[in-house]
Amino acid sequence: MTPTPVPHDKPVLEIDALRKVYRAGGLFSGKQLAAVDGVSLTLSSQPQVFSIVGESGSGKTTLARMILRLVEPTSGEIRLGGRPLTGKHKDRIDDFEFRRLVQPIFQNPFEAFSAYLPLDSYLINTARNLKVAEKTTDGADVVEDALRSVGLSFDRVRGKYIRQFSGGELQRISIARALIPNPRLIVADEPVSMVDASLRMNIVNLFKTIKEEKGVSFVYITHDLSTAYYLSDHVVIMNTGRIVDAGVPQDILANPREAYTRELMGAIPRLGERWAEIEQIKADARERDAEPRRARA
Ligand SMILES: Nc1ncnc2c1ncn2[C@@H]1O[C@H](COP(=O)(O)OP(=O)(O)OP(=O)(O)O)[C@@H](O)[C@H]1O
Repeated sequence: MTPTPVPHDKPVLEIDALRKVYRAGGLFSGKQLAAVDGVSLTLSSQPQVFSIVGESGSGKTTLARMILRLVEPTSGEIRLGGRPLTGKHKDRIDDFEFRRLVQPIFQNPFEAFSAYLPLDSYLINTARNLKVAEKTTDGADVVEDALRSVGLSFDRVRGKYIRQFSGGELQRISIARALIPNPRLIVADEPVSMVDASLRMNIVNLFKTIKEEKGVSFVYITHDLSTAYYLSDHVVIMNTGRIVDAGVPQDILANPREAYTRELMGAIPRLGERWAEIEQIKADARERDAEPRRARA
């Protein structure tokens, strides 16, 4: 596969004074709303999970959509590996490069695929369109590798349509789709909020594994401070379009600067319940890993 054209010593993502202003109220109201209001942040070159946490309406999705180039910023800059994503700069990353470097995962996995195309064809088309298939193959090997990374086989998807999968399985397939170009960054907007509660931690754990094994960084957008706490290397808290708190999760929880963060932490007692669930999943995974070794011994 062609190496990604972004230098590995530069920050994966830099955002400077980013703003998005929408017209609020009716067509002639003249009122404006800053959905994102002067956000700056940096993801270093080190693979990491960077969470953006906030209540509904805090501006998380608008920020994610600007990173994904789905929404044009009103002002400010976004750079990927030191190169501009926005504006009219000469060295602006073009759309094709962008799709190889940055991949999205959305809330509703059923909207991520065509309902009329078997999933294997969809995934192979993705590999071909992104020109990541080796010259000698049709892309099936790249797709197989991506599916393996999320614990699925090619046979599981061959000839099947989205209606034949559960939401959790389909979300794993959309993670596999995102992995096809071997991206530097995945932007995941509320990726587990529509997934069955019992499967959420599996998906969250997948992000950790992918970060560690493939060196991919994640921007993880969520209203749920507890999964962000568990998963992240760095957390920012957003309120009314601004970053109001930032740091490593342990510091934010131990020493929240803002009353707003403390409010969000109201959800954290649930973390106590979740730890048992998280520990059980880890123990099950350890046991599964140990099985074949025992069998071989
Ligand atoms: N296209 C738009 N036109 C006008 N206002 C918008 C538009 N998109 C978002 N907004 C407003 O911008 C603010 C931030 O919305 P955004 O969806 O980014 O927040 P959020 O934190 O992701 O919330 P949610 O979790 O509910 O999606 C909200 O007040 C929203 O109503």
